[in-house]
Amino acid sequence: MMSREIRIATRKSALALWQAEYVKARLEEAHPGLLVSLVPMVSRGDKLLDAPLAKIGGKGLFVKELETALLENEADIAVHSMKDVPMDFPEGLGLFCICEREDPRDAFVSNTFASLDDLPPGSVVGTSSLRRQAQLLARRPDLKIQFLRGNVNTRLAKLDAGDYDAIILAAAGLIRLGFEDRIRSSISVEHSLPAGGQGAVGIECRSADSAIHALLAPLHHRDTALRVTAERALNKHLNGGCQVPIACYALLEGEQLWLRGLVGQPDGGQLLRAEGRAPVESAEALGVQVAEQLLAQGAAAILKAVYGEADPE
Ligand SMILES: NCc1[nH]cc(CCC(=O)O)c1CC(=O)O
Repeated sequence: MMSREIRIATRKSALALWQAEYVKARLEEAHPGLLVSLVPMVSRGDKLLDAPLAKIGGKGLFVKELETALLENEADIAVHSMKDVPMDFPEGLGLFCICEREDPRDAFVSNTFASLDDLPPGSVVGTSSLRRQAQLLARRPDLKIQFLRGNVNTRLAKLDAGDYDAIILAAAGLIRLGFEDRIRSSISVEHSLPAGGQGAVGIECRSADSAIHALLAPLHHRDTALRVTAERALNKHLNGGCQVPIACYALLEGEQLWLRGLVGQPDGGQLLRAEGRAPVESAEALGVQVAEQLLAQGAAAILKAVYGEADPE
């Protein structure tokens, strides 16, 4: 028997609400007559918007409250940015749908300059992502990286207030919120390898809720799911939390996955890179294999130094 109603747990940020509305619209389109409602809630990550993520520590900063709502049957599905979803799920919950990926790249946003290469020496760039910082500084050691957190709208407002010469954001968030015209240039994945899952929206629900799984099936995008599976396996093998200098990006070449991974020192002094190819059936093994190559080059020491500075709980 099909459920007749689906309640979507979502954070209240503009991007989270956009993604929840997107899933709602797609569910209604796939299942005429289905009732879909939103259950907005505040996550711990949202309450701590002023602290550097690496210092807050703790995985799943943006998803725990939503998962509690699922477990207590106050909502049926939770919509997440895959980039923010931890590797492991609480007992009874799982990820049952990954939607088609938006542009996975990082975007260069500035009111003055057209691209990274245009920035004069010593320019101030806003980002709080160690992954972006490491790759930026490796290419441009002269740049000054300045702390920047908050929702997409807040970050754009801080740029407009004149605090930065440029900021780096995920292209996907800007595009979804209608700010595509703020992107001065998209940074190639060769220059800024994205975070695992960047640009993809995933749906979590109760593992036993087969009626909900059936309703979600039309929203699932196989190619995106295979790519994100390989990326997440790499993150998991490196024990990557939500804020570490780890990047990974998978592409499909026919029925073969090509996965690139990177671990960088936050100051850009060292960037470790590895890559591999495997048939789609081996997506997870590929993630582990590329992670192993990074470990063999010394990734553990870099990550340990970063975790050592963090102050979880
Ligand atoms: N960490 C916050 C976050 N989570 C997902 C996105 C962008 C959208 C996406 O990657 O799907 C962002 C903002 C950003 O990194 O600029």
